Amino acid sequence: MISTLHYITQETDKQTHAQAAEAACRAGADWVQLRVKNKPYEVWKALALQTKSICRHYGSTFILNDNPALAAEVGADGVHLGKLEMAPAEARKLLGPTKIIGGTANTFEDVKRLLEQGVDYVGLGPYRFTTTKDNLSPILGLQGYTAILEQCSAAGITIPIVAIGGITAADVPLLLPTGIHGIAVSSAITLAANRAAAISEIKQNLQPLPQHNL
Ligand SMILES: Cc1ncc(COP(=O)(O)OP(=O)(O)O)c(N)n1
Ligand SMILES: Cc1ncsc1CCOP(=O)(O)O
Ligand SMILES: [Mg+2]
Repeated sequence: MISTLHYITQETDKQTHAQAAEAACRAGADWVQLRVKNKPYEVWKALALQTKSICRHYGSTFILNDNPALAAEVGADGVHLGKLEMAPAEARKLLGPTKIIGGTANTFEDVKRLLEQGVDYVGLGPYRFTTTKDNLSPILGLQGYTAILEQCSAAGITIPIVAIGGITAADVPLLLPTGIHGIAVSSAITLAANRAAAISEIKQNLQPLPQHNL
């Protein structure tokens, strides 16, 4: 089951990636993606092992960003792959049928390609500008999500699509009706004064609206 809220780790001057993961799990995150950039392999691996044990302790799913070989080595639950990383079909051969593989899409064509490559979910973005990621693809905005999710629906594509990029709790009521499965969030949780309150508000807003009889 793909969570509707993916927490993406972020290092700050106060905490390591693993400490950020721990704080998020303690605050209610049930899905953590360890997103380490520009660190030596041994440091990356140590952070992955720490984050895995934190996720096991809290019963959260542990996804490693970018590196399928390291995901296999540390026993992560899965991997998230962008356009610059190993192709999902190749990662599937390495990781086997039970591991979770996510892929990044910026367009409807990307979603179709990822589906053919056998991913379990799609991270579609960016929703808006964010400083968390360098070299952002063009901003999709609400219009972009509406158009791409409409194309998915018309094509009978039902793979879980997770929105990403500068997303806050306040965006969720606007994004949810486009048909997204959930959201991936880093700053709005990592930098929140109260992470538990931030996660609780996001989860509340992710609840599907009740169906009203006309
Ligand atoms: C859930 C989710 N969606 C998209 C991304 C972005 O992946 P990528 O395009 O490879 O960029 P980096 O995160 O590696 O900088 C993601 N990480 N997670
Ligand atoms: C990894 C990634 N891919 C597209 S935007 C983004 C950053 C998400 O972090 P934030 O929620 O802080 O914008
Ligand atoms: Mg990547």
